Amino acid sequence: MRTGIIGATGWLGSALGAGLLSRGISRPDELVLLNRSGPRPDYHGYENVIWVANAADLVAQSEVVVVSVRPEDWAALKLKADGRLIISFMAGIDARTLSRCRGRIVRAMPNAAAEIGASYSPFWAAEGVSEADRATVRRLLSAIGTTDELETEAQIDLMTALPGSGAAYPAMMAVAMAGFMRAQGVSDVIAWRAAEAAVVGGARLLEGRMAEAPELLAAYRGYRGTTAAGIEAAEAAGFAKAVTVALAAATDKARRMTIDAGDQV
Ligand SMILES: NC(=O)C1=CN([C@@H]2O[C@H](COP(=O)(O)OP(=O)(O)OC[C@H]3O[C@@H](n4cnc5c(N)ncnc54)[C@H](OP(=O)(O)O)[C@@H]3O)[C@@H](O)[C@H]2O)C=CC1
Ligand SMILES: O=C(O)[C@@H]1CCC=N1
Repeated sequence: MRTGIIGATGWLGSALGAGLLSRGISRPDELVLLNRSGPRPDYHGYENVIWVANAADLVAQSEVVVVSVRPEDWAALKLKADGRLIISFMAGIDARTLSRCRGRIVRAMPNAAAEIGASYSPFWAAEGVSEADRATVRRLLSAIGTTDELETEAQIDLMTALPGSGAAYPAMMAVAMAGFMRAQGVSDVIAWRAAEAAVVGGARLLEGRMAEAPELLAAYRGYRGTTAAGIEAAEAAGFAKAVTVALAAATDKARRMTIDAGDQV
């Protein structure tokens, strides 16, 4: 099956292309690639992928079209994709807007961990998407990690805010943590290592059992020691509130983006 990727050299499009090739989900001659800056002589170590010059060529040669351009670049694409399965990675561009390309619409929300095959990429399928299409979506998304089907399109905006944010909030935590260490006179190298221990090493303990986070916190609190003192101070300073406000702002931005992207009804 030929899969077209519009935005094949971008952060997500490139990760998808790499995953499809390295996991053997697509052969190189089954990948039809489009970007703005033109063909690359080497695409993740493969030469015989198919580069096209415009969206019409890509649609003509693809059964499935993945749209992975930034939302503000969607309108200029003027995509026409009659009868094709369209998988949009774009934040904020809703199915009503996407459906003007006349394809069967799926919206998926991967994250930057696609780069290491660890994206959680939930998807939502609009009317007219068949069971066979859903199987195709699952197979393609398996190239970059795991997926679930969502019940409503509105949940895509929520997924944009949370898993879509990828490493953003861990990075914020790391910057604040390392900043504290440096302010106390710890060297840069050790400060970043200390932050990595907490953000990455600590998070690994929860991998695959995130629903146990409340119990883990209770265990730390139970010590009535240093971490409990830190947890209480963070809560008093509005830690949970800051996270909630951040996710609400990101969700709200996603809801407003179709208009921001210049889509005039
Ligand atoms: N990055 C992330 O963590 C996440 C991103 N998303 C969504 O995924 C989409 C892609 O994001 P991301 O990969 O970060 O973006 P990038 O800016 O990294 O990549 C955009 C890609 O689109 C190409 N492009 C832009 N305009 C056109 C055009 N008119 N025709 C053909 N190709 C074009 C660019 O080409 P060129 O390289 O030649 O400039 C580039 O390959 C966005 O809509 C975003 O909302 C969703 C979840 C997470
Ligand atoms: O920040 C953004 O707009 C994109 C979409 C979700 C994650 N990154």
